[in-house]
Formats: sequence, structure tokens, C-alpha cells
Amino acid sequence: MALSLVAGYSYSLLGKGFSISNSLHNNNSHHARDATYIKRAAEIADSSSGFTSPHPNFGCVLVTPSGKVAGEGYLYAQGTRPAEVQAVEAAGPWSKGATAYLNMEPGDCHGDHTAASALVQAKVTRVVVGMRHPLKHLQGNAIRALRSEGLQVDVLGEDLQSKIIEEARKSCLVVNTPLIYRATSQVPFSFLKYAITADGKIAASSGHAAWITSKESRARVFELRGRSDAVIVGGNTVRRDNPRLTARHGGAHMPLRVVMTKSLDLPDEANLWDVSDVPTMVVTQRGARKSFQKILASKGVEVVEFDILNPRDVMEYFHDRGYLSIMWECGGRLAASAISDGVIHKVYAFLAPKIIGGTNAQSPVGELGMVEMTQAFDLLDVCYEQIGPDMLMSGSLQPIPDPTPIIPSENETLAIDPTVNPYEPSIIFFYKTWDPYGAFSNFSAHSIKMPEENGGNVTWSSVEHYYQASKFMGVSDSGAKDCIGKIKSAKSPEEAAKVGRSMQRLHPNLVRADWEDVKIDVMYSGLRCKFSSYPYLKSMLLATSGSVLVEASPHDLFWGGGREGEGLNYLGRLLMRLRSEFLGESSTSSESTCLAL
Ligand SMILES: NC(=O)C1=CN([C@@H]2O[C@H](COP(=O)(O)OP(=O)(O)OC[C@H]3O[C@@H](n4cnc5c(N)ncnc54)[C@H](OP(=O)(O)O)[C@@H]3O)[C@@H](O)[C@H]2O)C=CC1
Ligand SMILES: Nc1c(N[C@@H]2O[C@H](COP(=O)(O)O)[C@@H](O)[C@H]2O)[nH]c(=O)[nH]c1=O
Repeated sequence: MALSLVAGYSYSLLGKGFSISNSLHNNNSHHARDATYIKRAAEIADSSSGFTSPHPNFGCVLVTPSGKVAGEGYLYAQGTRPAEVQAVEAAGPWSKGATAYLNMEPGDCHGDHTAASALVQAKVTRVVVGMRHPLKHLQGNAIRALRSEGLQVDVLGEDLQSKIIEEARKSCLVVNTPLIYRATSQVPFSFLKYAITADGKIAASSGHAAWITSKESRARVFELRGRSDAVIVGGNTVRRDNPRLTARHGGAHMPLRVVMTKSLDLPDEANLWDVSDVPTMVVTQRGARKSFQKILASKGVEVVEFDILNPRDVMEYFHDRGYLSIMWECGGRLAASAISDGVIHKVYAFLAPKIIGGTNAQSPVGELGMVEMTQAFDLLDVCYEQIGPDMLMSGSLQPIPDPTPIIPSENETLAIDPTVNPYEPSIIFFYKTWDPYGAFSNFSAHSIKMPEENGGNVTWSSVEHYYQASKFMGVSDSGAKDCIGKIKSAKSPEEAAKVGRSMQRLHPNLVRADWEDVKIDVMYSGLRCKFSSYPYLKSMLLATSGSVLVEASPHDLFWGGGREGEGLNYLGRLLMRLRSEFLGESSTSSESTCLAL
């Protein structure tokens, strides 16, 4: 309305109305085109969700000046080839002069500018960015780098503004909602899923609930599980349903299965205690049934104790473990507690056309203490979808936080971390690759070239790939060679770790006999190679001089520092040893076991 008034005014008074309304029309059609391709970038960015974890979602669409899509790409997993590199390769010579549509600014960090460089080298002239990177230490870096190379960069909501652009921007926020939550709050993104009858029950009065919804709906539930880092139920659901909580729709990422129980009064035998394919964690109250904790530990189930067990503390702990997305599949009592604690952000309600009745039959959310309808939570951005005979209603309990800037100043982004004073001993924590010192993690995407026993050499995609494969090196068994091959071809460091750990657990006979004696040296040689091969990593390590380095893994008590500093922090120690070696302060032999890349 406002736009057409301005156009009309211009036409009659200035005699330039034709060109102005034309330019408005052009603007609208440009915006429509930009919005279409940004939405497409967001759509393909989502392609790997459910297949990898963690999963920040990046997509890139290259469009020629004549409006043809010349190439597309999406990031499969952290540490794999950036979407931009794939799109440029697919487009070949058509990249020149093209516009690149990115759902999110690439996370170019720690001196690694692969994604932005691919666009520059391919002579892309314009880049449209759906949203800035939500993590503050990465925000603006790639946009600034692209602009400094002379590319026109238009950011939705900043350089481009209209209703249609806002809709497209929303699709970018949606596709990376978990990452945005990570950037803006101390808890991961959580959604509550439940199945109800048409009269609002999640089970019969007896507690029986298998099944309320159809096969089709349950298949969708498997997909939702695959998109999550962890699935949570309460103790009662384990006692009542003996669930498996796996993503059984094929090829999916399997989330960690979590039981929240205060009493720890759980059965000795349960599907969740079979951890051969999928891990299980039990979170409980400190001191609860110590003898049963031992039984669980002997089965390979991780038990984590909390002083006072509540959803918020568990979610803060999961945030520290680096999880992005959590699915709550619990009954009404735990659901009410999680909602009251403010940790549930979205709801997926599967409604089946059945009536079970029963005054004692549970509903999906227990007591919230509300007494009037005016107090009810309104769901936002509600969607309805028919799935087989059922209906899926989804909606948000809280709006997606908007991470848009606060654009950091030049100095702010150039400094690695202004809070660190090199003259005073301080602690620098690192853990997930996306954190400010994330490049210190073994999961960072830095390949290393290491010598082999036979005189050749092998390039490993990350230190994690090399470390995991080393477990099986020198073992004269074809099974061990298979393990090495599988780890080498793992698409991401996370996958390499998963394969290496499960092979070690399932086939201990294939692990080299001296592994426990040599693993620290193996790790050190991998680290030395990594930090010697990338000068910016070496500088970054040297810049931490005077600070204590701690891998902030809350669960790895050997390589990491643990939840409360109880871990041995061997990774941090080795990095400090390496730093000393680089500084020439150490008498450690500097015999090189690393080859130039
Ligand atoms: N239709 C559906 O979608 C679903 C149906 N169900 C059905 O729901 C019923 C179970 O419901 P419900 O007992 O509510 O579910 P849950 O078992 O999922 O949750 C309650 C249990 O969670 C544990 N818990 C830990 N911390 C808390 C906390 N802070 N607040 C509340 N509970 C906590 C307790 O375990 P403990 O007692 O061990 O200490 C408690 O008994 C079953 O009949 C099951 O079949 C369950 C899931 C989904
Ligand atoms: N009854 C019910 C659900 N219940 C949920 O599914 C769990 C069982 O999962 P699994 O053992 O992996 O098949 C159960 O404990 C509860 O959390 N889910 C649904 O989609 N529809 C249903 O009708």
C-alpha cells in the first residue's frame, strides 16, 4: 500500500512516475527471483539433516545472468566439502558472472576461507546471503572477505528488504534453527513430540499406548529422531513401553537415547540397555541406586548424575556436550516439567482418529499450574499436515531467536578472543569445531599427510581419521585393513570417530596390542603434523601462550577435562606440549613425522 502511494505521487508530481514505478516493479521482480533461489538454497541445505550429526545446514545455488541454475551443492557434514565448492564445480565455466545464493554465510574461520575463495576464484560476481552466520566469532567474516574481493554481497533483511524477502529469510532461519538456538541460548533446540487420540489421550487408562498413530506417522517419527542428536524419555515410559527409540527408516543418523529418572528404579533388562548399535545414557539424581548404576555401566550405558535432576540442567549439560537438537518423546509428567522449565521450543502433535476415553488416561502435558484459558501458550507458525489417516500439527512455543547483528566491528572479529590476556594465566576451553578455538579440536577439517610403515604416505581428512585408523595399524589381519579403509573413507571426523570406536568395541582382537601404550604418541604426531602444516593454526596456538588449554569435553575423561575438571585433559596437555615445542622451550625431539601437504 505504502509503495503504490509513493509511486503514484511520483508519477503525477515529478513526471518520473513511469521510471519509478518501473524500478519498483523491477525491484519486486528482482526480490521475487532472489527469494526463489534463496528458498531453494535453504531447501537443499536441509538435504543432509537426519543423516549426519552435528548438522549445520549450508546450501549454495549458482544462477547465471540469464536466470538458469548452473550448479548446486550442500554440506553433507561438518568437515566435508563446502556447498560453495560443490556448486562451483557443478557449474564449471558458467560460474563466471553468476550469482551465488547461500542460505547462510559460510562459517569461514580459523584462516580457512575455502567456501568464500571458491566463489572468488570462480569469478562469481554477486552473492546473496540468506542470513549471517549466527555464531558471533564467525559472523561477518566471509561477507567481509567477499566484499573485499569486489563481489557484490546482498544480505537479506539488511541490503534487501520486502515482504517476499522476509519470507525467504524465515526459511533460512528455519533450516538452521538448532544452530541459532546454540548461538543465542545456553540450551539446545528441543521439540516435544507426542501421539494422541482424538479425545486427547497418550495412552489408555492402563498405560497401554501401542499404537495410537498409524505406520505412516511412526515412519515420520523415525525421521524426526534421525534429525536429532538425542531422544529423551522418562523412567515411567521405559517401565511401561520398553521402547527402542531408534530411527528405523534406513540410512539415518541414530540419536543418543536418554532416560531421565530420579528413582533409577528401572528394569534389569530393557531394549535401551542394548547399546551394540546405538548408545544410551541415563541421567539421574546423585547417589541414586549405586548398585544399579554399576549394572548399567557394565552393559555400556553411560550414567550421568545431577545434584537435582531437572530438564533445564540436563539441557545445559547437553549444550556443553555440543548437541544442537533434542527430541522429547516422553509422557505428560516429564513433558510438563520440561515446558515449565522453558526448554521446549516446538511441539509436534500427531493426532489419530481414535477415541479411547478413560478418566485416568494421560494427556500429553501434565500439570502446568494454569487455571484460565487466557494463560494458555499460543503455538506460533502452526502447520497442519495429513499423514495417512492421522493429522500432524506442529507449532513453536517460542519464536526462533533472531540472530541478526549487532554487526561486530573489524577489531572485534580480527581478535581471536579479546577476553584472553596473554600476560595472565587463563584457561582457554575448546571443544566443538564451531567454537572460537574450535580449530584445536581433532574434528576440525584440517587434513594431514602422514608417513606409512612401507615408506609411502597417506593423507587423512582430519586428525580424528588418522587417530582412529591408527588403532588398527600394523595388525596382520584383513579385518584390521578393512577397519582402516572404512575409517579413511568416513565422510566426516564425526563418522570416523563413530566407526573407529564401534570397531574397537566390536572387534577388540583387531586393535594393535600396544595401543594403550602408543595412543598418546600417535595423537601427538597427528597434532604436530596438523599444526605444522597450517601456519595460521600454528600462529593461533602460539597466541595462546600463557593460557592453559582444556578440551571442554564433559564426558571424555581421558582426552578431555570432564564436566567439573575431573578429566585428565590429555588433548589440552599435548597441545600445550606442542606449543612449548614450537616456542623452542621444550627439549622434546622435533624429529618430523609429517609431510608437506
Ligand atoms: N503417546 C505418546 O506419544 C507417548 C505415550 N507415553 C505413555 O505415557 C505414559 C508415561 O507417562 P509419564 O509417566 O508422564 O512419562 P515419563 O516416564 O516419560 O515421565 C515421567 C518420569 O520421568 C522421570 N523424571 C525425571 N525427572 C523428572 C522431572 N523433573 N519431572 C517429571 N518426571 C521426571 C521420572 O522417572 P522415575 O519415576 O524413574 O524417577 C518420572 O516418573 C506411559 O503410559 C506411556 O505409554 C509415553 C511417551 C509418549
Ligand atoms: N504410542 C505411540 C508413540 N509412543 C512413543 O514411541 C515410543 C516407542 O518407540 P519404539 O520402541 O522405537 O517404537 C514410546 O515409548 C513412546 O515414547 N509414538 C508414536 O509415534 N505413536 C504412538 O502411537
